[in-house]
Amino acid sequence: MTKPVYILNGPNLNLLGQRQPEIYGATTLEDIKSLCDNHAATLGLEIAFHQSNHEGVLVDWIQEARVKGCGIILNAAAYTHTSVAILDALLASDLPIIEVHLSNIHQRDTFRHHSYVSKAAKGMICGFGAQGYILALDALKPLIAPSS
Ligand SMILES: O=C(O)[C@@H]1C=C(O)[C@@H](O)[C@H](O)C1
Repeated sequence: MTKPVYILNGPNLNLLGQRQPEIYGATTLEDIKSLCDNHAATLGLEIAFHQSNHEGVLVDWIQEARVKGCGIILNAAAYTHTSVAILDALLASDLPIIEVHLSNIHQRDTFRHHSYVSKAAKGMICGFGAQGYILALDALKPLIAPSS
């Protein structure tokens, strides 16, 4: 039984498709999950896909991934720019971590240019919308320990 890739999504991403589609796209989170499921299967990977509006719930999933997962793909959404708690949970893990953002955060408000998550991530993919999650799976695959 291979351990899954934890794909974790932060606050307001449950509103994708309705929320500022000019910035975040028209693809719903449910559709993104389906895209990830299908692409992960082509890579021989399974996923555990979650979303929460609550910082501590995201911390709990990161801690769960540390034991039960083989890697983390994280779009922490607004918590990207504020959460030391999420950063500390990521730093407590030895798993490979890929940071994802639907939008290009470096083209946006200045407060969105800083990411705490980046201090723990192998790399970041931003600005490619839903495709960013597919790119993150491709980037993560070679980083996953063979024993996972
Ligand atoms: O582009 C994204 O996926 C990120 C999503 C959010 O909800 C914002 O708070 C971030 O600043 C950007």
